[in-house]
Parts: sequence; structure tokens; C-alpha cells
Amino acid sequence: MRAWVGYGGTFDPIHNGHLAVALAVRDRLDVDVHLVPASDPPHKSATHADARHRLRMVELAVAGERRLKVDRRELARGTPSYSIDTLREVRGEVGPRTPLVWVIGADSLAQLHRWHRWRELFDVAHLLAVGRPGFPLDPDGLAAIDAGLAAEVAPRLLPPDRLLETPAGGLALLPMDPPRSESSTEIRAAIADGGAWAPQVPPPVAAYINRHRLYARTDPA
Ligand SMILES: Nc1ncnc2c1ncn2[C@@H]1O[C@H](COP(=O)(O)OP(=O)(O)OP(=O)(O)O)[C@@H](O)[C@H]1O
Ligand SMILES: O=C(O)c1ccc[n+]([C@@H]2O[C@H](COP(=O)([O-])O)[C@@H](O)[C@H]2O)c1
Repeated sequence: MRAWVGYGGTFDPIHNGHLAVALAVRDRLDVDVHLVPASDPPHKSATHADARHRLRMVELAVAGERRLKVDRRELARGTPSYSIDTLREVRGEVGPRTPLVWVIGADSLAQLHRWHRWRELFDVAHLLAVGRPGFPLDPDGLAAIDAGLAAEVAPRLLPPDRLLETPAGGLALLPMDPPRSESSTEIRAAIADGGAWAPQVPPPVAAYINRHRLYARTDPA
């Protein structure tokens, strides 16, 4: 295997911004991208749709998309979905020399210093951070958030194309062109409030949400 590239998320629901990120990474690195739905995302108090629905929506979103795959390992594990655990498990499977890349959005990068054993992530994998409106994607912007975070990541910066030259340890920044404004929180709110939301998700995902009445406001009894 040339490289293993994973993109984790709650995907509650998956939206066109997620899909655009996965496609941009696939095309920039010329790799398969594994979408990894989280069972129990560490920094979210609760998920809204249950894991079975979130998984099905991810499967529907990637069906027919070349080189996009679904990796169910975090759902099978059931414990908090710490990325370090997922990446160590994958590292055990692919061996020490295969490049391993974990894709995160710029909002996740800005919170990386709060992740479980976050410095160890770089022992196991590269991180590839993609642009998201409203969040910095540069060392100065990160320094304004947390000096320790910026000091850890600045020496690790590499162009995206160079990530696949080594197994782990780098951070690459990939601006989205155009940036994607979709957010699962806003989509859930629009569904509950009767606003426009369907164009922000792949059509089979919109049909699934409607069929199962996901995210609808439950009327008080
Ligand atoms: N519009 C977007 N552009 C770039 N990255 C994104 C975008 N939406 C989500 N991501 C990234 O995708 C990953 C999974 O995101 P997640 O499933 O939490 O969706 P979300 O839209 O951020 O959800 P929520 O609004 O519920 O927090 C995260 O690393 C996040 O930073
Ligand atoms: O490992 C951690 O401590 C950690 C903290 C926050 C988020 N993550 C992972 O980052 C991915 C995006 O998380 P979220 O909450 O934005 O959907 C998902 O795979 C999470 O499991 C991981």
C-alpha cells in the first residue's frame, strides 16, 4: 500500500463540505481516502442521529465516488473515538514504513492541543489540515490561539505533496478552493426549523434524512 489516508468525523450528518474535503485530498495526494465515522466523538457532548444512521449516510454519500471508502473501526470499538487509538491500530496493520495521514479541518487543528495525547499523533501519522471559513490555517493564526500548539506544529510544516515521502511526523496545510461553509450544526438547525438545507448534502443523504425523519423537532407532548 502506498499510503493510508483517514478522515474522521461525527458526520451528523455528512454534508457536501465533508465530501469536497475528501475529494480534494484524494485528488491532491492521488490516494484512497477512508472516511472514519466516530462512535463517541471526544469533544462533543452527544451525537444527534445514532451511529447506524450516521454510518448509512456516509455510505450513501461515498457510493459511486472513486477511491472514497468507509472505515468502520471506530464504530466497532465503541469506546471514545480518540484518534491516537485509531491511528495506532492502523499503524499496526500497515507496518512501520507506510505513510499514514489523518485529515482534519482547520477548526479541529485550532483545538488540537486539547486532544488526547496529541503530541503522540505525530509519532504515528502525518496530519493534513484543510481550510474552513473562520479558522486560521497558518502558524501565526495558530500562535494567536495557543503558543504551545504553534511551537509544536511550526517545525513540522511540509507541502502536502511531501507527506507521502515519510511515514509520519509532518503537518501539511491544504486551503479549500473554494472554501466550504457547510456545517452539520447549521444543517440540523435548519431541518428542525423548517429552513432550506437539502442542497447542502448529497441527494441520497437528503432522501435518507427525510425518510427516517432525522433531526426533526420533536413536539412537546
Ligand atoms: N465545511 C467544512 N470545511 C472544511 N472542513 C470541515 C467542514 N466541515 C467539517 N469539516 C471537518 O471535518 C471533520 C468532521 O467534521 P464534523 O463531522 O464534526 O462536521 P461539522 O460540520 O464540523 O459538525 P458540527 O457542526 O456538528 O461540529 C472535522 O475535522 C471538521 O473540522
Ligand atoms: O483524539 C481526540 O482527543 C479527538 C478530539 C476531538 C476530535 N477527534 C476526532 O476528530 C474528528 C473530527 O471530530 P468532530 O468532533 O469535529 O467530528 C473525529 O474523528 C474525532 O474522533 C479526536
